[in-house]
Amino acid sequence: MFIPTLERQCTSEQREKFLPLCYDYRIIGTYAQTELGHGTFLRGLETTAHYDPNTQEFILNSPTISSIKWWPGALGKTSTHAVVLAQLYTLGKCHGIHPFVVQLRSLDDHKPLRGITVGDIGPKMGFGPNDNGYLKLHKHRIPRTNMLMKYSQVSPDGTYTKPPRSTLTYGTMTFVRVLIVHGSAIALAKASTIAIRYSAVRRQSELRPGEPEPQILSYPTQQHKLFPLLATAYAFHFVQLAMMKIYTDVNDQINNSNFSRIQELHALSSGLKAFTSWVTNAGLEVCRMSCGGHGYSQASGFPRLYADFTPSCTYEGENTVLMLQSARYLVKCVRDARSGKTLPGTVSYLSEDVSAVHSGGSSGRDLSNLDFLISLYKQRASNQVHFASDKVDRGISAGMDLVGALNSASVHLVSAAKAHSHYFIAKTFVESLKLLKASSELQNVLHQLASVYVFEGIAQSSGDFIEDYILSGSEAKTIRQLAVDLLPLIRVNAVSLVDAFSFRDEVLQSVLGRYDGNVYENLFKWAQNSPLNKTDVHPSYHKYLGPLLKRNQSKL
Ligand SMILES: CCCCCCCC/C=C\CCCCCCCC(=O)SCCNC(=O)CCNC(=O)[C@H](O)C(C)(C)COP(=O)(O)OP(=O)(O)OC[C@H]1O[C@@H](n2cnc3c(N)ncnc32)[C@H](O)[C@@H]1OP(=O)(O)O
Ligand SMILES: Cc1cc2nc3c(=O)[nH]c(=O)nc-3n(C[C@H](O)[C@H](O)[C@H](O)COP(=O)(O)OP(=O)(O)OC[C@H]3O[C@@H](n4cnc5c(N)ncnc54)[C@H](O)[C@@H]3O)c2cc1C
Repeated sequence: MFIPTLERQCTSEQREKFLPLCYDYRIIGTYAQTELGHGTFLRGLETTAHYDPNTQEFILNSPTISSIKWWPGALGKTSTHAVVLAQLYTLGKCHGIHPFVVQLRSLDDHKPLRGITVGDIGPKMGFGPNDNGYLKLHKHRIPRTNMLMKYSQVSPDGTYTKPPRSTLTYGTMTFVRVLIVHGSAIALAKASTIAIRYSAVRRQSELRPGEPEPQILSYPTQQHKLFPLLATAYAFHFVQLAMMKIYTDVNDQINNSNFSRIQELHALSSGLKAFTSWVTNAGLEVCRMSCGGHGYSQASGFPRLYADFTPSCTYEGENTVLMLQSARYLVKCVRDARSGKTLPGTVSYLSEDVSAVHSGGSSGRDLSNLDFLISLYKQRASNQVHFASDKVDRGISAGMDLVGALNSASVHLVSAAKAHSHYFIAKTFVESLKLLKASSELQNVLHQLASVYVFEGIAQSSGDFIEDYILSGSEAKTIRQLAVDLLPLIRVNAVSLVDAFSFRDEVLQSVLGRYDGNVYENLFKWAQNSPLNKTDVHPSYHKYLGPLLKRNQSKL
């Protein structure tokens, strides 16, 4: 995050000064924004940067215990520099959060500089090798030119020039949220690879006396656990491609001072980061548990995969908060549509009247047609967004201010943002396959994946579709059955579909997911390396177990 922030927020002179140092690994940096007392509420950050026109320096301080920077990756022991987000004060006025480059450690002996106290925040659930750290600043001075001044400036006499958009400071977070969508796709693909390969190797239970124990991948319940998640990994692959394309297009516009789509990008990236990381987080656990006891071993790769992925739901914007950000924009779009404004691409459906198109219950609708089902996802999203938006309007009519009305409707706003994200993902998956240049056999297999993703997505949220009369109960039941009917067809290609991710064994880090499937020999070999097996009789025997047993034996 250090380098992307410099790339996006530096003037050209600052780029020339800082970026070569980063690219050549002459300095190592981190992004120090979060504090002990604030992670989500950026305007509440307390670190200060007071401008001293006499020396043309900023004086940085952590004025309170809650202002200590806390969590930034590699801050504790590794980084020599940081981008520090602080409240800018100049000529006695506060101008809000701005980014500053701060050297933390000497480039000679790596010791912290004067006014800098840094350290590791202690063991975490995962990311063991990463020294997430703390930073306490005490009257630490940096040159004026260390404030990143692409968008806002402080002149030598302390005069402040404000940015064209205050939220341009938040740009790096949007970029990393887009990366996390990719991270979700990768993590779920890894978990699917491990679980499906192992399920093809593992044989368990005798269905009928005398018959060989079947591969657990043959059980419909195992397929129902794993194949929708495999399809989701493919869906997220195509979504992260689409998301990155939108990000790149909007970022190019921003670089040409066209800020018209910055809100749409923020809302989409927030919703997709939250949606994909939540779904992946839950999916990793389903994959682990589908591997039985061996899934719980470190040898499976699941414990580390989960412990390292799960903070994706928290960092870079806590998921609930990001869903609310997305929903806030959707409410704004409903208002804009009602006042006749044209809505941008990813939200244009909110100005369509989707309610009349598909009233549930009419017979003869082709419930296996993906284009038709995507129109139902659209209707569900539109209904939920309008419902939540009407709740906000009713709150305001009842005398609340906008913030109060948004807060009181926030549970429904999160549901609406989830439905919006789900519609975008399902639509993107189906549309991406149409554009794919692939053999008819491959198209057929991928169509099976898209179908099980779309069917299962409705089955798992059928209440949404039935409550709004988008589907009748019997239609929902039919779609649920369509998903189950697809499972044996996907079974045929399941191992090939995970092999297609082509994770090397060294990357997958899983004995269960080995490409050669030679699990048992390698589990036994892996166990030999357990530290406890260094000696046949563990030293603790002589201190504890031995005396205990001997004492009790003497009583016999
Ligand atoms: C190559 C492939 C690789 C694949 C593999 C990769 C895998 C992994 C990838 C990567 C590794 C990950 C490593 C990262 C580790 C963690 C890093 C960190 O955690 S860094 C800290 C993150 N911290 C947050 O995210 C704070 C969250 N809080 C906020 O953003 C704000 O406080 C927020 C949005 C919650 C509230 O902002 P307000 O206090 O200014 O208030 P309001 O009124 O809500 O916003 C004002 C206006 O600004 C807009 N806005 C807010 N944020 C925006 C943004 N980012 N862009 C554009 N507009 C934004 C809003 O839409 C609103 O607009 P209107 O007034 O309605 O028009
Ligand atoms: C592994 C890891 C790495 C990290 N790396 C970095 C880094 O490199 N740099 C950095 O600056 N930070 C980093 N962070 C910090 C991270 O960005 C924050 O933890 C994150 O932004 C969430 O903020 P918080 O911890 O204050 O949670 P809080 O915001 O306190 O969230 C706690 C609860 O409050 C709820 N909540 C908060 N606000 C609202 C609201 N407005 N409406 C409804 N509910 C709300 C949330 O939904 C959540 O349930 C990292 C964190 C982790 C775990």
